[in-house]
Amino acid sequence: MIKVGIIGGTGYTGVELLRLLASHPKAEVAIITSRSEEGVYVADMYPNLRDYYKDLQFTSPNTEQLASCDVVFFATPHGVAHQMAGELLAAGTKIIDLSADFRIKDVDEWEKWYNQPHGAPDLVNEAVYGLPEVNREQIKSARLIAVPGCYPTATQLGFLPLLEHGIADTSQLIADCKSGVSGAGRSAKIGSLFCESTENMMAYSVAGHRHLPEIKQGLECIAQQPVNLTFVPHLTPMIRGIHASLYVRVKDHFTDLQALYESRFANEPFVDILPQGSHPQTRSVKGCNTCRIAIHRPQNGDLVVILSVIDNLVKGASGQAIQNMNILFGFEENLGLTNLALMP
Ligand SMILES: NC(=O)C1=CN([C@@H]2O[C@H](COP(=O)(O)OP(=O)(O)OC[C@H]3O[C@@H](n4cnc5c(N)ncnc54)[C@H](OP(=O)(O)O)[C@@H]3O)[C@@H](O)[C@H]2O)C=CC1
Ligand SMILES: CC(=O)N[C@@H](CCC(=O)OP(=O)(O)O)C(=O)O
Repeated sequence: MIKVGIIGGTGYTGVELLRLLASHPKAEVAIITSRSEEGVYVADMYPNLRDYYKDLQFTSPNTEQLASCDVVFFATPHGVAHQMAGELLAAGTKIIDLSADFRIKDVDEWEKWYNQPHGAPDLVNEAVYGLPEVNREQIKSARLIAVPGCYPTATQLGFLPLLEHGIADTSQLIADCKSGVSGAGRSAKIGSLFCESTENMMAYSVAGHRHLPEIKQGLECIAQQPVNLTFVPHLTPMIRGIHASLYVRVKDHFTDLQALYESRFANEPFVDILPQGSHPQTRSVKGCNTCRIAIHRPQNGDLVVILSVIDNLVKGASGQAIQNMNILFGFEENLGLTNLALMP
């Protein structure tokens, strides 16, 4: 049994880590932090967890105590892992960071998009980008894992086989993405209020979203060449879910794209290629760690449309973080992640 610490236990990704880890046979949550709810029992704040975390209380973050854990998850806003990662790593604790602190390799680029100085530039190079479908081998021996963002996960998995196979026209990729409101986190922002977000849909950050450099970096790494990407995120009136509609021209008319995708992901436990012509629904992944993908080639032309859906809090954050933990500790990759999606 490994000992787990979670920093940021009162946010959406923190409570999702608790929900998923409750059924994990080889990991036990020993420490969970919150500055605002210090002393409160987890079971009192989250009744859905009452039977599983009877004695667990929120404590304020303390690096010395957290260093007694085998692994610490950061489910915190950006900038927090920068401050605490060095000390934990020095104590031999592994880190799985759900924030964007270590996702972008170019420190200047990170500072530009996150609008603050980078707090731990010396750790950036050793951080492994935790997309198991691309970096499984590096994850096995990592000390510090940067879990991909929600939009970046759905987008990279969707484009992956075409880029690896070298048949995508990388001069113009388009990612038209929709997110549920929980993607914005739990701390109140006007746009997340029920009256503002329900019965409404809107694009945002069209001029440039902070996930743009992360997605671009990931796609370029897969394609091994520069990629031109237009990324348009939208807020949609659902609690969870990311729906990515991806557009790309292909240079080769003869490749069987369905077969290409099915064979690329045949051994991936959390990527499901739907039958030709399918339209994946976000509710088909609600609460589970699966990314479901469908490939379309309208009118048999050279413009391919890939549809990719995930749950932003599971494959887009906490589930993927646990998948990384399983790989890191040599566990079966699906431990704690076998629950099915909720329907309807
Ligand atoms: N929501 C989503 O769908 C996704 C989120 N992410 C990323 O995961 C991270 C967490 O997101 P989310 O759960 O939505 O965020 P929330 O805003 O819902 O929660 C943030 C948590 O961090 C704690 N916290 C805030 N500031 C600090 C600090 N300075 N030191 C220690 N703890 C702190 C808060 O508790 P308290 O203030 O009580 O200490 C709270 O528990 C973010 O970086 C986010 O960008 C990534 C992918 C998807
Ligand atoms: C709907 C919504 O607001 N989504 C968030 C992205 C999700 C997220 O938390 O991304 P990071 O992990 O990279 O911070 C946004 O657009 O900022």
